[in-house]
Amino acid sequence: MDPAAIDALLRRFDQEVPLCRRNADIALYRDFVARHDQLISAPEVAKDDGMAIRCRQAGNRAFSCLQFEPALGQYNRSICFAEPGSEQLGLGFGCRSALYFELGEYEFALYNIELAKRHNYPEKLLPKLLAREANCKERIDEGHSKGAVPVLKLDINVDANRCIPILANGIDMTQYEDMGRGLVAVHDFNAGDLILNEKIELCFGSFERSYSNCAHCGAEFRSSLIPCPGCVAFMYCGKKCRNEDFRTVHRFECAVATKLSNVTYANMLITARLFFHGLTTFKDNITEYLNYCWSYAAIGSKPFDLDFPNPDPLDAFKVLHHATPNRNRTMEHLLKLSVAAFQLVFLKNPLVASMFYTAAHRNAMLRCLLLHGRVCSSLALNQEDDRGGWLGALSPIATLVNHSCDPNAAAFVDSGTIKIAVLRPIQRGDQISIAYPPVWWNAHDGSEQAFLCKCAVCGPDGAQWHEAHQQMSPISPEAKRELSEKIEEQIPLCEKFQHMVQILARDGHHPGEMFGEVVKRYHDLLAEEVRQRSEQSDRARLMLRVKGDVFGQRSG
Ligand SMILES: C[S@@+](CC[C@H](N)C(=O)[O-])C[C@H]1O[C@@H](n2cnc3c(N)ncnc32)[C@H](O)[C@@H]1O
Repeated sequence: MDPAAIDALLRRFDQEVPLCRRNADIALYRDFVARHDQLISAPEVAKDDGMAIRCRQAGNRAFSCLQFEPALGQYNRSICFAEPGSEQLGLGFGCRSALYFELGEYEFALYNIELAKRHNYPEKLLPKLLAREANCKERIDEGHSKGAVPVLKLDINVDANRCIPILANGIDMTQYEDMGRGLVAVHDFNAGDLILNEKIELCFGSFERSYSNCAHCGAEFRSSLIPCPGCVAFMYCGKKCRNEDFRTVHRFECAVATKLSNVTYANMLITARLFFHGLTTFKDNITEYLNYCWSYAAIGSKPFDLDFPNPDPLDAFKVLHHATPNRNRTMEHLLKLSVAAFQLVFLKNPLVASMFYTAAHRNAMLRCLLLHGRVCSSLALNQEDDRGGWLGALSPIATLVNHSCDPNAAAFVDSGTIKIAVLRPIQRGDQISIAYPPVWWNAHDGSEQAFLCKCAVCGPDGAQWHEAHQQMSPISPEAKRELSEKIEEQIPLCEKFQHMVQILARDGHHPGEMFGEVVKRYHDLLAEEVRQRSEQSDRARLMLRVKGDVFGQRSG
């Protein structure tokens, strides 16, 4: 994979195309990309046992130096590169089980032992694997599990909306003059309220996440990822996600996965994913689909009218398609180049080429891809991680939430869902806001975003916000006493910070520095709680598969 290919294409564009022709019609970009096919068209990297062995050996070296994260990454790569039916697959799973055993993750180790046994693990090494299996069971029996009791998933913890059970009651969609659609509170909410728990409609992680996240639900699920049998860049948390992804989108990507990774910036592939996801919802009827996309571009939609909790995929697609996107000049240039490169690459897939075989279809495909690119760069909720990867997710309600540098809520992508939790008290009439990149009160000129930020900190009323911030009075003695009592209390840390936010807010301490610090810490603790719960239910889920015949049906 060569992510530098798209950079080379951009540089060549700058050299060859005069500045004044930037943002010309997409046809110019298409012709430019076609002339420079050689810059981006690398041969497809196929499954390769030799590569699987090298990755596994690199994983073993990292493991022996106790570098578990890099070791896991290499083992996952090894599993993804192993040729179907080869013993390299079993060996990769076996190594992953050894790593989890070392980490005291006995359920994850057991699950990988099971995968190894089912995927040609070599006979001669089997006694070692079986000994590890016995050890895992013994450790679990001795009470060394990190927690595999099924946990209640974090869910709406206030009254739910009767028609939209994934959303709290008392939240409406409204139109804001300078931000477009947004969510507004119809009654008060408090810190700790979980107000949205929505299934992700579509997601894509950047290729840095290929070996750590499920390509379908986005869950960070490194313990049990299974490979796509056809390519070396997509892995899944189980057969269910793998099959669903292939049916809806991946059948278009699989044959050109390497080329796609060469032309994908950050999480931009979500653009093409939305296009092909839409095509699937239109049952592959190209003419109907292209006509629809074209006729209904940028028409306001009504996400609240969907039939929740499981809206019809076609209706959900239409809602996502009907957004009014941003038109940021710099982004538009990058988008046009990416979209033209995507089209060129996708048409190298015989399936796509045979479906879009007329010049008119191809032209309409290009323009629809651009349309979807604009929608995605406006709507997708992006989560960046400290390993340099990105995860972008789309769903009808969560993508309505606007950004603020002084957010009152936070969104968490969690195993195929987007959850929104309230960070500080929200009063009736307040807009519900999250921080897209985690910023806290650091007003900026909007340059980091595709739009000019008009939030309470940066927007036209910013002066008022800053004045209030400057003139914050000291914390009252009563609030001080309450805070110190709270600090002493023996309750979970996350709950403690939730109470502290409430005390400070009641004391009128927003937007004081201390308030900001406490909210930020509360946000981080909540994120950690979401992660831990997710891990615990993964353990429970995998144990169920190991124990029951469910294994044969649902896992790889
Ligand atoms: C995830 S969508 C939110 C829903 C969007 N308002 C709509 O009508 O579809 C993100 C887009 O909303 C707008 N937006 C969100 N927060 C904003 C802010 N603080 N200032 C200006 N525009 C904002 C931008 O156009 C941004 O690309």
